[in-house]
Parts: sequence; structure tokens; C-alpha cells
Amino acid sequence: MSSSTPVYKRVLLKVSGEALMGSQGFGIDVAVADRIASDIAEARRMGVEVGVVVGGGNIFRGVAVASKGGDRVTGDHMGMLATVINALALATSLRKLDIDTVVLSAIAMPEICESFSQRQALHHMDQGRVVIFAGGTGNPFFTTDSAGALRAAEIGAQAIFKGTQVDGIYSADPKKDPDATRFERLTHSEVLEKGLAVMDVAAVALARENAIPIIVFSIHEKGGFGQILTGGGLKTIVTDN
Ligand SMILES: Nc1ncnc2c1ncn2[C@@H]1O[C@H](COP(=O)(O)OP(=O)(O)OP(=O)(O)O)[C@@H](O)[C@H]1O
Ligand SMILES: O=c1ccn([C@@H]2O[C@H](COP(=O)(O)O)[C@@H](O)[C@H]2O)c(=O)[nH]1
Repeated sequence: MSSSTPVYKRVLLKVSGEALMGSQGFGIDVAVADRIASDIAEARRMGVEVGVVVGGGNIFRGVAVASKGGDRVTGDHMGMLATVINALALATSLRKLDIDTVVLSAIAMPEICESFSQRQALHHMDQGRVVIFAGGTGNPFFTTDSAGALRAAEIGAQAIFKGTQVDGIYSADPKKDPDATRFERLTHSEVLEKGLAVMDVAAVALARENAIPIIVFSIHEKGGFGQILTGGGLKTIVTDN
């Protein structure tokens, strides 16, 4: 069921880093960043306060270093820096649309963007700005999904919207198993017990602990975020009961 009024006041949108590369094999396709920005702008016009965490998979993942015998922590540092690059790109796209946007990084780089603190995040969100949380959690051995769950809890988001490559959570990875079927609803515990790998375990556990629903949807559909916010679109909803 869909209406034109969103049921959410404040949400955390996790934007897939991989999605930002579009049909390229690497990096940022500006047209894709612009399109995702227009979806966020639409959510703002609906009156929804939006915090954003961007992934870094289009540029670098720490496991790539570790799998070749390199130092995992250094690799993760490189991955976190990749998320800052993506955050700056998305902020640029949002500002082109006159959307007041601030980037807060978990890793201090004051010449480039503000540093993250919960107080500053809440201040900017209360001012109606889109806040992009860069640098993941600031710690290695985590992912931006965990950063999404963490920031969602810190800003009091009513839900985490994971905008990814697939339109929901399936019985198996739909990119690998053509027979996989999509779930309409799941509990956090079911996602963990069934080992559904659309999101990492730490992120789902943190969302469960804080009773924050997770909505998994495809970031590739133009207008898709707005549709999901108003109850429509293809998705999987994860709640605590
Ligand atoms: N049971 C499942 N249901 C749905 N997707 C799954 C499942 N198991 C694995 N996946 C895969 O998980 C991917 C999403 O995970 P991941 O967090 O790595 O990507 P992302 O968030 O889109 O990218 P990035 O890490 O660059 O931000 C999907 O694209 C899908 O192929
Ligand atoms: O809290 C965090 C978040 C991310 N990383 C590293 O960055 C890359 C990119 O993030 P994705 O979530 O995979 O898009 C990730 O693979 C880690 O290497 C991190 O160390 N800590």
C-alpha cells in the first residue's frame, strides 16, 4: 500500500558505494550520483530528515588488501578514505540541487569536511540539512552497514533504508542463485539465524538491539526512495517482531 505522505520523520539512508560506479568498473559515475541526490532531494521535499552513510565498494574494500597478504588495518583505512571521496561526490550532487548538505567524517580531516560528533550531527539535522556521514565508523574491521546502524541509533532515526544493488532480501544471494525468492518481511533475528548476507551481522545486531527497522530496496530505481518512504515499491522490511 502506498500514500503520498511518508510515515517517517527522520531516517538513515545507506547508499551502496558499488551503485555509484554505474556501468563503469570502478569509481564514480556523476550521473548516478546526481540521480541518487535527486531522490534524496525528493525525500527532503516530503519533509523527511535524511542522514546518509555512503559505502566505498566502488573504490576500495580492505579485504582486497588482506586477500593479497597485505595489512588488513591499512586496507580498511584506505576503504574508509574511499567513503569520504564518495561522500564529497554525493554532497556536490546535492548542492547542485540547492539541498543544504554537510559532510561529517569519522576521521578528522578539517580542511576537507567537518568531523563527526553526535552533537553536530543532531544540530545539522535539526537545521534541516542532509548530513552525510563519511569515514564509516572510523574503525577497521567494520563496514559502512555497521556505520549506518550506528549513526541511525545516534541520530534517533526511525528506520535504516539500505539502498543497494538488489530490491530486497532473498532466500539466497539473487545475483548468484536465480531461484532465490524475496522476503516481504523478516525479523532481525531471522536475518541473522538464516545467515542472509545482504548486510553484515554486526549491523543487523546493532539495529536489533536498538529496535530500528531496516528496509532493503534497490537504489537503482529513479524515484524509488520516495516510493519506499511512502509505503510502495519492492523491498524487504526487517522489524523486531
Ligand atoms: N540473501 C541475500 N539477499 C539479498 N542480497 C544478498 C543476499 N546475500 C548476499 N546478497 C548480496 O549482498 C549485496 C549487498 O551487500 P553489500 O553491503 O556488499 O553491498 P552494497 O551495500 O550495495 O555496497 P557497498 O559495500 O559498496 O556499499 C547485494 O548486492 C547482494 O548481491
Ligand atoms: O567502519 C568502517 C567502514 C568501512 N571500512 C572499510 O571501508 C571499506 C568500504 O566500506 P563498505 O562498507 O565495504 O562499502 C570496507 O570494506 C572497509 O575496508 C572500515 O574499515 N570501517
